[in-house]
Amino acid sequence: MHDAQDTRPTSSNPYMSDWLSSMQTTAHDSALLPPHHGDCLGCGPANQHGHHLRARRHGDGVVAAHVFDGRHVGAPGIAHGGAVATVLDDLFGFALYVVGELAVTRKLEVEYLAPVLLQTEYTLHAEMLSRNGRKLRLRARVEDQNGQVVATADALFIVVGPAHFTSRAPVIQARR
Ligand SMILES: CCCCC/C=C\C/C=C\C/C=C\C/C=C\CCCC(=O)SCCNC(=O)CCNC(=O)[C@H](O)C(C)(C)COP(=O)(O)OP(=O)(O)OC[C@H]1O[C@@H](n2cnc3c(N)ncnc32)[C@H](O)[C@@H]1OP(=O)(O)O
Repeated sequence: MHDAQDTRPTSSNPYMSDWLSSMQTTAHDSALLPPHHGDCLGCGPANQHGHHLRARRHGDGVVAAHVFDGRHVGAPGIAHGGAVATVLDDLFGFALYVVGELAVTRKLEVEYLAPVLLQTEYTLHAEMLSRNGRKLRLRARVEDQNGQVVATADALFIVVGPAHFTSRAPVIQARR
């Protein structure tokens, strides 16, 4: 049974309250969207091992400028594919601010078209393609400075209710 209709209060989880209130802001195109929370691997400013992704709303989607560094190395000089997937998954998390739904990744497919180089700025875009009930189809791309697409991602996100997160809150707090 899913929890998409669960409307129980979320005050027990401070991350949840922040996230939901952020969703209700009507951010204009140039405004930075807030991180999912401080420790988020993709975007949390307090996570020393994280990617510190910063994204903005862009039309019906989101855009980010991103540089992978030595912490994310796979083959020498090239970002690890898992690191690229992490950033793309998190970018989809930012796109949810625009979509206006709580949802989680059910399926993530990444196509690596060309090496993603370290210490090189890329532009990342993501948007929702379609919605069918709780199923959200999203697409993202990574472009180099010449506009060449070096990676794409297609994802299926499933809309969930707040309980999906509140029921795991002790796990989040226990490791802090
Ligand atoms: C992302 C926003 C988070 C906001 C959180 C707010 C506060 C919390 C604080 C911080 C959060 C921090 C960071 C998160 C931010 C961004 C990170 C990026 C996103 C992630 O990193 S997120 C983590 C990884 N993620 C998971 O941890 C999910 C694990 N998973 C599950 O928890 C369940 O799996 C669930 C709930 C997803 C679904 O479970 P379920 O039981 O409710 O639903 P079910 O299985 O029935 O599928 C429903 C419909 O999808 C169809 N369907 C399924 N698979 C399909 C396929 N492959 N192809 C085509 N259709 C498919 C079915 O056929 C059915 O279709 P239909 O409705 O038509 O019957």
